[in-house]
Parts: sequence; structure tokens; C-alpha cells
Amino acid sequence: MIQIENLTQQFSNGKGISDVSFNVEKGEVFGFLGPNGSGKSTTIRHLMGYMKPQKGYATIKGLDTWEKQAEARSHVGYLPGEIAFLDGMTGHDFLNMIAGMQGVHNKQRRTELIDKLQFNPKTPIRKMSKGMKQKVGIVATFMHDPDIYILDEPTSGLDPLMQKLFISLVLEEKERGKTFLMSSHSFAEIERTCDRAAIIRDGKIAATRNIHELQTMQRKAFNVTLTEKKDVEAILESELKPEKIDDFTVSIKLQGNYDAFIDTLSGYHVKNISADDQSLEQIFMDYYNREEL
Ligand SMILES: Nc1ncnc2c1ncn2[C@@H]1O[C@H](COP(=O)(O)OP(=O)(O)OP(=O)(O)O)[C@@H](O)[C@H]1O
Repeated sequence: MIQIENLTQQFSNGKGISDVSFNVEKGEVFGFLGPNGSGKSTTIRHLMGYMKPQKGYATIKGLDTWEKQAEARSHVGYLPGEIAFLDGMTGHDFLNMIAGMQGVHNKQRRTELIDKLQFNPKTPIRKMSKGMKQKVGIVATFMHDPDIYILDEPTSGLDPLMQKLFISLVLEEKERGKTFLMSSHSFAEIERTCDRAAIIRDGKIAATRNIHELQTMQRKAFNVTLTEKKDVEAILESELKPEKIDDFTVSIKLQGNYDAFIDTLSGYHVKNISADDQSLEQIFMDYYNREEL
């Protein structure tokens, strides 16, 4: 549905994106992660046909997003990072204007979305909070029922309850076979919605990962407290390769294989065991921080 191949755009200040490549398949939710200024919005702007690539290309449903921008864009619901609202409009006025541009006359889906996101569309936009404006933007993006959603930091400004509601909206649309590309700073959001995610750093793709595979790589860290110092010393020498936390406690990281752990510990007096799941964010950050990437 979305294909990006060696997409390159170097600005005169030396910033930009370089050889960005990835695909998003039909029905897939693809996350696009990266710190501020890493090139997420620049990549997305190419997908919307706002920029001519210096090298490489982007396509939507096989349509080149620069050569066939209007046709490519007609398949997409796009939520920009910052929405440009016109002064003096209410939420309703803005949504009517966008619906006119989208050629949508049926208001049922729009009303359902407004009910779901719980805001008063009669409020003048200049009086709206950042989160409320974001909700208007989300309705505008979803109301024409596009096949593909391209969302630039969709939950920025939303409170945790609304973020949850937004995630459920994405999952409902995914059930209906819709395709998503969304940039985010929020790992929780990516973890709950995405099938795959790419990390971009300094304009280059650092890694593309299957979120479900990352979940199987998730390790557990066990903190084991023993009663005897000599037992701690013995375990530190064992194949479990623990880290010493204090005189009586060691931390042991495991990924699936618990037999050796249980066998080894059975030889000692164990006072307490507590377990922490390594977060997916941590696994991602391990990739993120690896120098060779
Ligand atoms: N038109 C432009 N001219 C010059 N530099 C630009 C232009 N647009 C973006 N940049 C620079 O390119 C880099 C990538 O910017 P981009 O907006 O794509 O990052 P981003 O990942 O979306 O960041 P954020 O999370 O802050 O939105 C930044 O260093 C930015 O300052």
C-alpha cells in the first residue's frame, strides 16, 4: 500500500533524510519512531506529495506521490503534526470545509467520531485547547473513511484517557482492513497498535522491527535475595551470569529458559525472588543506542 525506496532530501543546512526505504502492507499498522528532528515529518511530507525527492521515490497504491499526488492523496487520511486552522471558525465550520474538499456529504461517520472523542464542535477553534484541536483534526482525518491513514504524532496533546480511546479507534479501523503509518514518540502507543516499526535517526533508518518478534525477545529480570553471602559469591560464578545488586541480592536476566535457573537456585537458601518484565521500550532502545546501527 505504501512503498518508500531510497528516499533522499538533503536541505542546504545539511539536515534531511537519506536513503529511507520501507513498505507498509495492506491491513498493517506501521510505526515510525524517532527523536525530534530525525526526519519523520520530512518523510511523511514526501508521502503526501508536498516535496519532490532528490533521489528515490514514494508510492501509495502504486501511484508515485510526486507525479500523481492528487490521485495518491485521495486514498489517504492525513493528520499533520501541526494543523493549520483558519481564524474565526468553529470546529463544525472547519469540518464542513474539509468535508467539502473531500466530497463527503454523509455526516453519520463524522457524528459518530465526535461522540466517541467527546468534544463540542460548536466551540470556536481559537478557544479550543491543544487536545481539543487535535480531536477536530482526528475527526477530519477519519471522517471520509480512507483506505490508508498517515498520522504525524496523532496523540500529541491528548490526555491518557483520550490516547486510549484513540488507540481503540486505530484497532477498530485495522480490523476493517485499513492501513496505517503513524509517527510517534510514545512506545506504549506503538506497542499496543503496531505490527512493525521503523526507527529513524539523523535522517537514516536505524532499524525496522516486527513488534510481535520483539515481544518474544522480551526478557525477565529476576532479583534473587539469598540468606548467605557465600551463596551469593557461588551464584555469581554460575552460568546464569548474574549481576550483583548488593551483598545479598543478584539480578538474573532470562529469556524463556527457566530450567537452569531453577536447578541452580535449588542448591541455596533463597529468601526472596521478584521479577520485572523488560519493557519493549528498553529492547527498542537497545537497538536504538547500538553504535553499529
Ligand atoms: N524545509 C527545511 N529546510 C531546512 N531544514 C529542514 C526543513 N525541513 C526540515 N528540516 C530539518 O530536517 C531535519 C528533520 O526534520 P523533521 O521535521 O523531518 O523531523 P521530525 O523527525 O519530524 O521531528 P519532530 O519530532 O520534531 O517533528 C530537522 O533537523 C529539521 O530542522
